[in-house]
Amino acid sequence: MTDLATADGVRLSGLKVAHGDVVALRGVDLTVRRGELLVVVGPSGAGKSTLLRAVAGLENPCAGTVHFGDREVTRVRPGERQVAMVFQSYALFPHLDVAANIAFGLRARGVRSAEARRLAAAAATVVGCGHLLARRPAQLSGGERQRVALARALVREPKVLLLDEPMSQLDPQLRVSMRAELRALHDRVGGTTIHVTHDQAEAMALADRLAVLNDGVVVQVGTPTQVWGAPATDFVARFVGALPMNLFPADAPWRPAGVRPPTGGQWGVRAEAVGLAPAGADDDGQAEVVRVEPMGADLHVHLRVGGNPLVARAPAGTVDGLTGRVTLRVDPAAVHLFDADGRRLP
Ligand SMILES: Nc1ncnc2c1ncn2[C@@H]1O[C@H](COP(=O)(O)OP(=O)(O)OP(=O)(O)O)[C@@H](O)[C@H]1O
Repeated sequence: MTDLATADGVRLSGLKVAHGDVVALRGVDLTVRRGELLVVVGPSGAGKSTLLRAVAGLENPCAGTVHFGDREVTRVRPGERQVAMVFQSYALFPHLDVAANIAFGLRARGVRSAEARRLAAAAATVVGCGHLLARRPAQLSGGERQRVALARALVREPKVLLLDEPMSQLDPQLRVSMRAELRALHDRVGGTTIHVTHDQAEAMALADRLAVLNDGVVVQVGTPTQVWGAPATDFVARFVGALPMNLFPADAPWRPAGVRPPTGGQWGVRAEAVGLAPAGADDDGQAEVVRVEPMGADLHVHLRVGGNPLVARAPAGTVDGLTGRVTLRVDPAAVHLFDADGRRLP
């Protein structure tokens, strides 16, 4: 299995990739540390798959470089990069059994049949599908197929493991348990992993660090806590988190006392930091409850204040019976400020 002795860090510098007229990556700078699990998030079309494919050697960059450790691999062919990629579709061979699917890449590299089967069985055991070696893909559940695809990637002892939405086909409960297993597997085998996902909870739960990609550019890199707690731009503030940050233009009719957004800029507050209380007679922080969504442990309370929408997140039971008008309580220390270009102010 991959371990830190063989894993490489990855460094992308000024990487540009175009698909014909469409520029998918516009100068990406990104360092993935050796042994790190980095999760790439971003909206559809941001360039996430293109970034993974460029690391794998499946794209031909028009500018910039890719390094694995100290070695530049920008023009190195995919087969010589020692990367393994798990695709959304898993891309298993339907006519081969699990053992042969996992061993396929080894056989293609000239590893003898008995040795390839032994290594395949060992990799299958690591990801928890050692009992499925004789089955065909059609006889496996979605979660089992995902394990086989992972085993097939790991058996090649990649220097870098690339995961392109590997859990998107699983149902929500299975995703939660598989993501915990994936994290445990990463911690056990080490290795450098770049994981792409659309799932915010998966990204936050799995990542050592998050990289937020928008329109072909990395806009922020940091731990999930850093990115959620101090988004670098208004885009990141809206994009990262189970709920988008509430953002208001600087000239919105209401803002918490003491908050001074820059001209043309915005102020923002997370739904978790909006407190609700029964409406007081002379309170200027009055909002109208539009809709309450019960989410189990939490409530999402949709409001309007001074014509602007706002969502508050409150533990179930704490705001029962709140309808009509309520008073907002926002601690100025929980307010984020963004300038007219959307950049965070300290
Ligand atoms: N083979 C291709 N030919 C032309 N344009 C492409 C090709 N592949 C990707 N693109 C374009 O490049 C941009 C980035 O695509 P990419 O698949 O990397 O985005 P993504 O962030 O992975 O999106 P998604 O989350 O929807 O999978 C998009 O505008 C897409 O339409």
